Formats: sequence, structure tokens, C-alpha cells
Amino acid sequence: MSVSAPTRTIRIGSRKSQLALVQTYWVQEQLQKHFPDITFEVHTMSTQGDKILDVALAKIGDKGLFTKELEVGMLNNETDFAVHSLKDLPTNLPEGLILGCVTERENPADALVVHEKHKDKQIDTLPAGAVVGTSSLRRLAQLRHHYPHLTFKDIRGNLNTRLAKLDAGEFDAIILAVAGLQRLGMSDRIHQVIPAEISLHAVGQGALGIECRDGDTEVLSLIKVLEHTATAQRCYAERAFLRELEGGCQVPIGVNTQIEGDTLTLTGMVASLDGQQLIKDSVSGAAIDAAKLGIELAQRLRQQGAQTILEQIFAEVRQE
Ligand SMILES: NCc1[nH]cc(CCC(=O)O)c1CC(=O)O
Repeated sequence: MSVSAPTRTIRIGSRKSQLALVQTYWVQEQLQKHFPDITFEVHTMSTQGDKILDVALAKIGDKGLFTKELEVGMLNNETDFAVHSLKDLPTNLPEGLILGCVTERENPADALVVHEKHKDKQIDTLPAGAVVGTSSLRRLAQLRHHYPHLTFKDIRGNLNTRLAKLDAGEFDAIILAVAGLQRLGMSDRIHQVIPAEISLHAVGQGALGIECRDGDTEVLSLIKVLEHTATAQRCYAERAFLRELEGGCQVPIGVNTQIEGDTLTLTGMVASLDGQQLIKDSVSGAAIDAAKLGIELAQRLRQQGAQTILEQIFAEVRQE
């Protein structure tokens, strides 16, 4: 009697948002092509971040707002790996889990999306008092620094909700990640790609991070086929920089990375919430020493006053 080899099923954890699903189905499709004999199943879950929609993100101290439930699924052996927007994945992962793969990055920059009445404007020509929506302290601090005449207002909800609020006239403009709009087929809403000189992007922005169990060599060998080395090196440098600086809450930290040959250049900034202080510097070195470069840049910014800015922010958040 012949017994055919049982087909292995790999279970992928994902959030339910439209963006999360587009990203997870992309990973599923790529892996299915590489491994036609394995079945890849998507298991969706709601995370805390999907449920709490009425509180400003910056005030929710808990990191891993969009990842915790997915991590519990892997630790309980209900799923085998999880697909995240890398920028939502905390720099310190729970015991037993690792960042197993970083995929090729889309444009990591931020985009300006404007209300129709400002279609002839750019970020530097929006009128004084124009209301700009963002929930990110990083975007807020950098834009306030450059454009103190603009008014900033918190905005929450998924991409479609935010765009609807903009179109309804609640905001003159909003800031969103270029990558998210591209992945959802809404590139036509990108009015301006904000230059890195004005706003450094978030750590990991535009890349996907695949998290799995530490030591699960089978799953690791599968997901590694989607790894993009240059993106991974850039993101390891960015994540080391953030890990070295952050405290217990969201902080205005931005980065930019470039790779030329074997050399990686990491630029990073820390700003005060009012945008009045902004400390920025760069380091270059071997791309294979990515994490070391991140730590080195963090130490340099500390020496230039970043520590004082961060302590002030931690104290303010604690008081609220
Ligand atoms: N937490 C929100 C989030 N997480 C990932 C993206 C976009 C895609 C990316 O940066 O990879 C977004 C939306 C945004 O910032 O506009």
C-alpha cells in the first residue's frame, strides 16, 4: 500500500485590516509559489490597536498594540508565523519569538494627501492655520519644526477612514505612509512625497517583518526565501537605533538609510514635541555591522542632547 506524504499546513497570523490582509496575502502567494507542496493558511485576528480607536495613539504607552494577539497565537502554537508592517513591530520581541524575515521595502517616505481645495498646494505652501491630520509624534514634531504656522490635529482609524475624514473637510491635509497607499492601490492620493530633508521616516517603514518562533528552523527556512538583504540591513540599523533610544512610549524619532556598495549610511533624528529642538546626525560603516551603526548613532545623538528631550517626553506622558 502506498501512502503519499502528508502535505504540511503552515498557518499565517494576520490582522484583519485591509492593508494587513493585502500584505499577508502577498506573502502567502509568494511562499505558495516557492513551496507548491505546502499549504499556507491565513488566520486573522483583531489586535488591541484595532479595537481602541478613540484614544490618541501617543497616549497609549503599550508597545505592540498591533502585534500582541498575533504573538500569543504563535507562542500557543495556533499559528506558525505572523506578517506585520515592520514599523508596527516593537524592537524588543517577547521571549521565544524572533524577526525571521524582512521583505523588500517600498518607498519608506511619508506622503502629503490634500483636500481637493488645496490641490495646487504643497506642504510648504499650505496657508497659515491649515489643519493637518497625523497621529504620529514623529511626523508632528518634524512638521511643526519646519512649518510652525500649520495646525496639527490627531487622526485615527484605518486608511479609508482617514481619507474619508479628509474628504469630508475635517482636515486640510493628512500625512500617510507612501507604502500603505501604494499597497492599497491608492497611489493617486499621493499628492506629494515629503522629502527626507523635511521629514525622516519611521523605523522599518515600508517593509514587512515576518515574526516566528525562535528555533523553528523549518518555518525560518521557508520565510527566509522572501528576505531582501539590503532592506534587512537597513532595517536592522534603524531598529538598533530606536531600541537604544526609546523608553516606554512612542517618541518622535525618525530615520533614513542608504546603502552604496557595502557601506550603509544611517541618519537619525530626535525632536521635542513642540518641534523647537531637533537633533540630527549620520553615521556610515559596513552594512554587515548594521546593528552596531544604530547603537553608535544613538550614542552620538544622546551626547548632543537627545537624552534631555526624551526624558522630558517620558515625564510629560507619565503626567497625563
Ligand atoms: N500604524 C499605521 C501603519 N503601519 C504601517 C503603515 C503603512 C505601511 C508601512 O509603513 O509599511 C501605516 C499607515 C501609515 O503610517 O500611514
